[in-house]
Amino acid sequence: MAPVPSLPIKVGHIDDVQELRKAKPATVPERFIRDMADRPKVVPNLSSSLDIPIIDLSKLMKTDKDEVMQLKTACEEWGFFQVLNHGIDLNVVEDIENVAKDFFMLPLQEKQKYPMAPGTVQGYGQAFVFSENQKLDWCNMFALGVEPPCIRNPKLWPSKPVNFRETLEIYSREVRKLCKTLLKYIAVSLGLKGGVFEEMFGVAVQAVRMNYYPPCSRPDLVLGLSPHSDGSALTVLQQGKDSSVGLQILKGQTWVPVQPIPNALVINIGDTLEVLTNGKYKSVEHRAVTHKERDRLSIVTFYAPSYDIELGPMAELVDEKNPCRYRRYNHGEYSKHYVTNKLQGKRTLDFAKIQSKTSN
Ligand SMILES: COC(=O)C(/C=C/C1=C(C)CCCC1(C)C)=C/O[C@H]1C=C(C)C(=O)O1
Ligand SMILES: O=C(O)CCC(=O)C(=O)O
Ligand SMILES: [Fe+2]
Repeated sequence: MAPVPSLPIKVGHIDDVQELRKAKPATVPERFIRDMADRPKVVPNLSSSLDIPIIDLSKLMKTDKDEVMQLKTACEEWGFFQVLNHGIDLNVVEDIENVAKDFFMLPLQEKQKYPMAPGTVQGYGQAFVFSENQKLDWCNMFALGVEPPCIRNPKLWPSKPVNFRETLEIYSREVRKLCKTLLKYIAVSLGLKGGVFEEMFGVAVQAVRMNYYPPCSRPDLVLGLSPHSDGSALTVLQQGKDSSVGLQILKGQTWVPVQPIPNALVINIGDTLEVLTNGKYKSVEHRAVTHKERDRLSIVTFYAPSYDIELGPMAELVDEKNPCRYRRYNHGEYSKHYVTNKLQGKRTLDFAKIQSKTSN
């Protein structure tokens, strides 16, 4: 089942942040200004001892036991890691970044030929806005369903830049292979058969979202992207080469910045893997912050089971010590739930949680 909004919704006027930046107003419009508690702390960008783990895929592919252990620890303790030697040709990585940048640099009128209708998630605009009083992210998004073909909306695939479509096809094919490979080793790290997710997922759903965050005169007041966990099984995130450090993940009570590593891709566990692993591997809340002088580009691929798949915690990961924490549901239903709610930390996953008797 493809996720579609059912009710007409009123979202009010949504400023395009690149246009706002060009106009250089003295103040940031009220709708972007976060409540005190939600504002990011602007700290100098120093590398810290709290850096997300790095996994070398070329070692994993030789089933190097240490690397599989590192992967297990990364998934259990962080839900995020950076992957090196991911096997995607660096020209492909560079090309997608260039077409994404070229797209965002087009005149607004051209980009608006591919509008994201209110309450939907494909096209150019701001996703996850459902009311007139909702705070807005300092971000322009361009999102497309890629696989299977039935989730594509060909009218939203842009004709400019001319090489956009071909480049996205090539990139998506490579990222799909990477997701399958990573899921194989994630299964191995859980003591499961390598092909278990691939067999379960059917024809996996794959979508891409390009996020562009222009500089913001008051990065202390706004968020680039609201805190959320991804609804996918796995997410592959490419950070633009000269982009500002903007991605932050919530570790305990601390927002930890993800320091870009040249030629690495950021991988994170989505809600779907959290459910399948009965919470052994958790999706982790993350957000993006903005920068006073520098812009940021991220290219994000969501990889998830087919919409018709019924899923719940895998029997192998449920026992007396690890009682079943999530109910069974249809993934299409979860997708619909995900895209018809605002980004709200990990709250979206309450959809699947079995409330324990002791929790309040
Ligand atoms: C922050 O998350 C998203 O923007 C997002 C959206 C994905 C989608 C599209 C851009 C178009 C096709 C449908 C789809 C919902 C996949 C996240 O995707 C996650 C959320 C779910 C659920 C999922 O399967 O991927
Ligand atoms: O720009 C980023 O790094 C965050 C992107 C992200 O989390 C998303 O698109 O889901
Ligand atoms: Fe995300």
